[in-house]
Parts: sequence; C-alpha cells; structure tokens
Amino acid sequence: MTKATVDTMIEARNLTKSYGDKTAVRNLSFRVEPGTVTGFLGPNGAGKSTTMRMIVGLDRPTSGSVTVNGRPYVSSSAPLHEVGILLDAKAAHPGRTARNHLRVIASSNGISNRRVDEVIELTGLGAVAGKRVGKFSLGMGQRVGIAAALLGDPKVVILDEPVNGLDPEGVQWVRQMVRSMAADGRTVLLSSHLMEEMSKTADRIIVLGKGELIADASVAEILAQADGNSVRVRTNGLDRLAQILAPLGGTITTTAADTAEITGIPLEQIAELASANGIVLYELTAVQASLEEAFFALTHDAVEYRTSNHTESSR
Ligand SMILES: Nc1ncnc2c1ncn2[C@@H]1O[C@H](COP(=O)(O)OP(=O)(O)OP(=O)(O)O)[C@@H](O)[C@H]1O
Repeated sequence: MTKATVDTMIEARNLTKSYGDKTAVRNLSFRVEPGTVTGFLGPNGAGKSTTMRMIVGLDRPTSGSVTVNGRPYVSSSAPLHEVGILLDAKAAHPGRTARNHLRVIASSNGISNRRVDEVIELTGLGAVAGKRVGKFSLGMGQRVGIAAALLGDPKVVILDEPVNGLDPEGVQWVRQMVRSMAADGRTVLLSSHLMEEMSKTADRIIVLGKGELIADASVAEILAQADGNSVRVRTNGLDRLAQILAPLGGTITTTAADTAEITGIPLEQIAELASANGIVLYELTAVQASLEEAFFALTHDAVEYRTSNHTESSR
C-alpha cells in the first residue's frame, strides 16, 4: 500500500438531510481524521447510512455540506482511488463470480486484473473467487464488498457495518485490516451496531441519536464519562464501610454478603478510609462501564430529550 497524504479527511459541516417532513440527519458537524479508525455508532434509524451516503454523493444534503479532502466527493476524478466504499454488501450481481464482479468494477475504473487478484488474496477470497456471488453466505458477500472497496488502494475507506455476518475470525480480520489501514495513514470510517467490537477497533467514536450528534470523542473518553463506572469492594466490614462512606454521597449497592458496588466515590478515597478505620479489604476493583453501557446511556438521554421537547415520531 502507498502512503496516504496527511491531509486526507472527511469533514461534515451542519449537514442536514430531510425526506419530506422526516429529518434523518440534523445539523451534523464532525471530522474524520487520517491515521485513525473512526467508529460511527447509533441505534437503528439514527442516520448513519444516510450520512455515509451523503459523504459519497449518493444522497444530496438538504443543507450543510460534507467534503472529502476539502471538496465534495462527487467531483473526484478518480473516485475508487480516493474513497473505498462498502455500503451495501448485496450490491454484487448474483450470477457473476466474485472474480468477474471485481474485474467489472476494476476495468471501468482503469484498475488492472493484477490488482483484482491482490484484493482477492487480501480478503481471503482465493478459494471461492470462481464461485457465483449469489451462492455466497452473508459473510462471504461482505468480503467481496470489502474487496471492491479496496480495489483502488484508496486513502479514505468508508465501511457500513463491515463485520455484519462475519464469523469471529472474519470479525478479527476486519479489525486487523482497518487498524493496519489507519496505521498506514489512511482515513477509516466504519459503522457497526456491535459496541464491544467497536471499542476494540476504533480510536474515536461518533455517536448519533435520531440524526443528531450525541458524542464525538475517543473510546477512552466515552468510557470515562459513562455512568456505569464503579468500584467493587469485598470485605467482612461492609456495614461499617457503608456507614463511613454514606455521608460522602455516592451509591452503595450490596451484591453479596461481603461485596458491594460503589459509585460516586473515587477508589483511592475508599482505600484510604478503609485503611484509616482498620477495615480489611479482600478486593478493591475499578469496574469500568462497557462501551455498550456507555452507548445506551448516551442514546437513552437523547431519546428522553427528544421525547420531552419534540412531538415527532421516531420513524
Ligand atoms: N429514502 C428515504 N426516505 C425516507 N426516509 C428515509 C430514507 N432513508 C432513510 N430514511 C429515514 O431516515 C432515518 C435515518 O435512517 P438511516 O438508514 O440513515 O439510519 P441508520 O442509523 O443507518 O440505521 P440502520 O442501522 O437501521 O441502517 C430513518 O428514520 C429512516 O427511516
């Protein structure tokens, strides 16, 4: 792979898309930087696909704009070399073999058959490249879609639900592939509904809720803000510890005779107070909320906000 230029990025400014009186994407601004994997998260109908379609010019914004490398993608003279896209894994002609499907796309973009063979190898399709795409499993279809996205050795890669239908090995393969593309300086945007997978794959996460931006931060920042962060303690002095901690606020939830989950009080303070009061701790563990918990907390708030401020239906 060639080194991508450092200024390659996707930038959305006040992006809005309405279908009739339904606003699918509202006033969305974000940047997807080179050298990172950026995850696009959001519940069904949040506007992820609509945003991705606007990035690649398949849908026109109602207002606002989105640029790739400083200009609208539709104006690109060599689209496949600039942006690799997986938007609909079922887009391949079912009667064509995987190799022929890729050759058709390649030849109409001035890409050699040698490159077709390279992406077939890269995506692990070697053994099935001569089979008809219509007979493929969802997972194999995903690989063909990803192979097509990589044909032009693009600097920007946009993948909508790339691990959908893949087995655990395939999921790991996508993770490694996108990480290596980012390490190579490429700009990678991918959507997924698999939160835990995203926390292992992405550097940054953009969360959408009902078409609006809910969060745009690193995975670590989103996890740190999650409500679910707590401290687990195991001690035979639980009652006494609870009495000492109670005036400090926070919440103490007993989960077993000698175990409790504490929120709102830092781990260090719990350790110092236990020590100062001669309470022996058998366990003191920081329990971090999973990305999934963080995600649900974020999107739940957005839905609550909208329910109390707007009357429009969710779909
Ligand atoms: N062509 C269209 N006409 C009318 N409404 C549309 C159209 N495309 C999308 N929508 C609506 O816009 C909203 C956002 O849809 P979108 O597919 O972008 O969400 P998503 O986050 O990708 O969800 P999913 O994960 O279910 O694909 C939804 O309410 C959807 O019904």
